[in-house]
Amino acid sequence: MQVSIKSYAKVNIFLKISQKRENYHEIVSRFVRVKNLYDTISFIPNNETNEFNLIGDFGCKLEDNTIYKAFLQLRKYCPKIDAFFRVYSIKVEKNIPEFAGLGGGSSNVAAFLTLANKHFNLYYKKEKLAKIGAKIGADVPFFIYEYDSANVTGVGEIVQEFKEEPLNIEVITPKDIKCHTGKVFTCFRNEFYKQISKDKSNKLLSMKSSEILNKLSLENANDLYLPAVKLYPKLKEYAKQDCFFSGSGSSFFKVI
Ligand SMILES: C[C@@](CO)(OP(=O)(O)O)[C@H](O)COP(=O)(O)OP(=O)(O)OC[C@H]1O[C@@H](n2ccc(N)nc2=O)[C@H](O)[C@@H]1O
Ligand SMILES: Nc1ncnc2c1ncn2[C@@H]1O[C@H](COP(=O)(O)OP(=O)(O)O)[C@@H](O)[C@H]1O
Repeated sequence: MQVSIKSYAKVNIFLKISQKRENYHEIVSRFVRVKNLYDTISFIPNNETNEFNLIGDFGCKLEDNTIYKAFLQLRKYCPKIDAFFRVYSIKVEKNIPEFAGLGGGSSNVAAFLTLANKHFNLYYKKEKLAKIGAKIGADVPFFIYEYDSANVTGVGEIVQEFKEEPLNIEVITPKDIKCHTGKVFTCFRNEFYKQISKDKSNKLLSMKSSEILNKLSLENANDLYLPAVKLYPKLKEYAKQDCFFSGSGSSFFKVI
């Protein structure tokens, strides 16, 4: 029997930094799931390798793949999955571009953990899955909760649903620019560092996404935009009217 799950992309309607936390940065952000952009992850009953087998078009080695890392974490809690994934393969139909600020790697972790939780009847609560996944990527908790729209704070571990009319989002990802999240944060810290005040962040967190996008400019909506442009100047060519910047880039998006 084949089982599958959709693994959606996200965009950050706004993304501000509130403070440093060791090598990381605490963010204040509105995350929105992109309903028309997703990978599909399936467990398929076909594995001739007799070891963990991940099939898909990835730009990294197996050891670096977030799905493999999620498997290693989950195996600590549930050793029986080891035997299962010697008989079954994991197949990923990859549509979310990598290095694109769309959270593809984190989304895949959440989808894998959610599908495994169901398939192996683990009955783990979302809080537990979010904790397991957060060790692998900062955006995993958002994807675990499966909200269409949420306020995300901390380094991504605090997720609160934001109820609003779903937005129709069009994502524009430059084909030739790959933004490295760690480098963009480092450039922000060294050359553009600023912190949003509690008052301003509370105001943004209470506003509808459509209102936020009407009020803020591209630069003001995302603190990582200017450092990303400094590192990857070609990004500017994509900064068209009504477009906003997602995460650490390289994707832009607009509401259609
Ligand atoms: C910026 C955001 C906003 O949604 O999205 P993306 O652009 O990646 O999609 C995320 O916070 C990114 O999350 P994610 O891509 O999972 O980051 P991680 O792999 O955990 O971290 C990569 C590196 O980025 C830096 N980092 C990441 C998150 C954070 N809040 N502060 C940081 O300083 C750290 O140097 C870390 O080593
Ligand atoms: N399952 C996965 N899907 C996408 N990228 C992955 C995955 N596993 C590891 N990566 C690696 O994660 C890095 C980018 O992460 P990704 O989530 O795609 O981008 P971003 O952080 O810009 O949203 C790249 O080095 C990519 O090769």
